[in-house]
Amino acid sequence: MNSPTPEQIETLIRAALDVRNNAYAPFSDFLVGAAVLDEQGRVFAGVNVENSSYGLTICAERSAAVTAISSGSKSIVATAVATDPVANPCGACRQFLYEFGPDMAIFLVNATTKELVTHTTLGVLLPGGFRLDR
Ligand SMILES: O=c1ccn([C@H]2C[C@H](O)[C@@H](CO)O2)c(=O)[nH]1
Ligand SMILES: [Zn+2]
Repeated sequence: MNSPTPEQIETLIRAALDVRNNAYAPFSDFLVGAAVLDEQGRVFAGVNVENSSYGLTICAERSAAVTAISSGSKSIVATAVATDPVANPCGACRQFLYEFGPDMAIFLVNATTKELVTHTTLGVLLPGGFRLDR
């Protein structure tokens, strides 16, 4: 599977918007929902999970990717992220996602207006990412 269909993109965005309600972000109050589309057309969602020991916080993008890989996904073809305001994935998430789809599509959505604000790729956000042969 290469580029997602418009219907798959809609489903992915809806999943990111819906899961954001489960974000655990009592310290930053910045709620993030993410959803990934795998090579089999399956969608997995995740949220940011903060911790009283702040540095242990897990981003939504990595939560979603970990759930996908744990469920048998072999690669990720697209990721949607829902926040208000719209925000780019952090550097750690870019590198983490790069492992599973160095040129995956990235959709950034405003969680309040539901508007798709940015459609880009991981190759644009992380040129020259690090990956070992496997
Ligand atoms: O790529 C990112 C960057 C930040 N956050 C979360 C972590 C923290 O809970 C909150 C503020 O940084 O946003 C994500 O979920 N994804
Ligand atoms: Zn991150």
